[in-house]
Amino acid sequence: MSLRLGGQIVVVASTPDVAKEIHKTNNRIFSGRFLPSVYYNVPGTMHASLVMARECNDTWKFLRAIGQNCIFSSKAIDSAAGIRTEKVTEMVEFLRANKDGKVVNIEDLVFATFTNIISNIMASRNLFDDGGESESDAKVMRFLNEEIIDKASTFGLTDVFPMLKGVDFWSKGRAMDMYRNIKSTWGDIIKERSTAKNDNSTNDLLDVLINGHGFPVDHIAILFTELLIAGTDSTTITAVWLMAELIKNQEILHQVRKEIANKAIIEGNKLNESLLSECQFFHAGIKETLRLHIPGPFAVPHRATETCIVNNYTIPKDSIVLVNGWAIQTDPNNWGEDAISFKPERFLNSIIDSRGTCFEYIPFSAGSRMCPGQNVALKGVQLVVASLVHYFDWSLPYGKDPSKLDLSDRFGTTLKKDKPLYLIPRPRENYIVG
Ligand code: HEM
Repeated sequence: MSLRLGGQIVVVASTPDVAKEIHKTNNRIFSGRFLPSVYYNVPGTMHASLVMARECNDTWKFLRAIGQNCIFSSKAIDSAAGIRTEKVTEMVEFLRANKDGKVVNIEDLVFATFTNIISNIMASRNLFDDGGESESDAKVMRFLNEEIIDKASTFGLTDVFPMLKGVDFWSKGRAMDMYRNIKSTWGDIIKERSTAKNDNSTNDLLDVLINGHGFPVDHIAILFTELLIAGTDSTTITAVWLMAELIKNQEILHQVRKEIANKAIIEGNKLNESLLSECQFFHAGIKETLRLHIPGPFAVPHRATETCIVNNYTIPKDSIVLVNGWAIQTDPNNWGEDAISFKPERFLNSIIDSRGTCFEYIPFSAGSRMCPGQNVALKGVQLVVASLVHYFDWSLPYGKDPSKLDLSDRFGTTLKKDKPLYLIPRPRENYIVG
């Protein structure tokens, strides 16, 4: 399907075959990124953007390589095990100390946890201290993330009518607002580290950027903002959907708990992250969540860097190219008549995975711009949700029947649960934390 918005052509691919043409056969051509005019106008994006890099040029390669070393590689993921365990233990302790029998907004809770995991990996700092409850932190940060995602994905007038570029004060104004917000989140943290003596070096990503490569403050702030949003938004959405599906489907929840108790619990009733990899049914549940509730229904918009013919259809240079992962992953032609049911068992003994070669299942996309944070995300979601279901029983407010939980979604740049997931925890008596 294609449509024209003013002077801009938008092409949408909605089948696995066309997704393969875009992400594999013509990967190089379609590996450009479409940059809305607002984001383009934020100072520094040309030098420090990874997620929004306009093409796979040397800067993009360099930033992906640094990310690979410090965050995405198996080695980096293993060395961050201590951070994940510490932050998830803090989350569990926060719930036990403050929330027994009280209503919890699951999105705020898991967002604060994922944010602290990523901010510690990047800069050895917590951004939140209270389960994401206070006005001054999680909600503000969440709002900031949403504002940036919204601004960076909204079409401005000059995106549709490029000839208006010279008089586009609207995009420039919004870009400067975004720039101020980005700097207010990261500026002080980066400056504090830049002026600190080298002898208490922490060897995190911030150190590598400052001491290893002499990155300026503005560029680090942009890169950190992109990584923080990429690393927290989709993981939060996935953990919320998984919790919602488990609460609604109590039999599946029971099976997941049993598997975790049998395979991943060590002395003192402690959950062991590395043993969680043996919980195949639980993993199938995460995969099924990413299928049915793909966090980025159209991924992040791509751009044709040259004119290209796909399936006898000419896609002109600079067209926006969207792959509709949501349509592909819920199409009965690809997934059978029960495509819109939550059935983790469909992934048991299945060879379908999200490594970018099975084009009917692309939650992390495919090709050169495929998500490099897939394993970081899976480790995080698995530990956070396993801890929530292992250490606590959960009920709905006002004694509502879990099977009646409303799972409507809100379709946009991301695919979120329409209504917040409010749940009440009770510590499980047989599973006292450490
Ligand atoms: C469930 C969680 C996640 C999902 C579903 C997800 C999905 C995606 C998708 C669909 C893209 C766009 C790919 C494309 O343009 O074709 C992407 C890009 C990206 N993601 Fe993720 N992601 C997740 C978690 C993470 C995490 C935890 C990190 C980092 C810690 C991360 C870092 C990135 C980066 C840096 C990019 C940009 C890659 C580039 O443009 O070269 N993501 N992700």
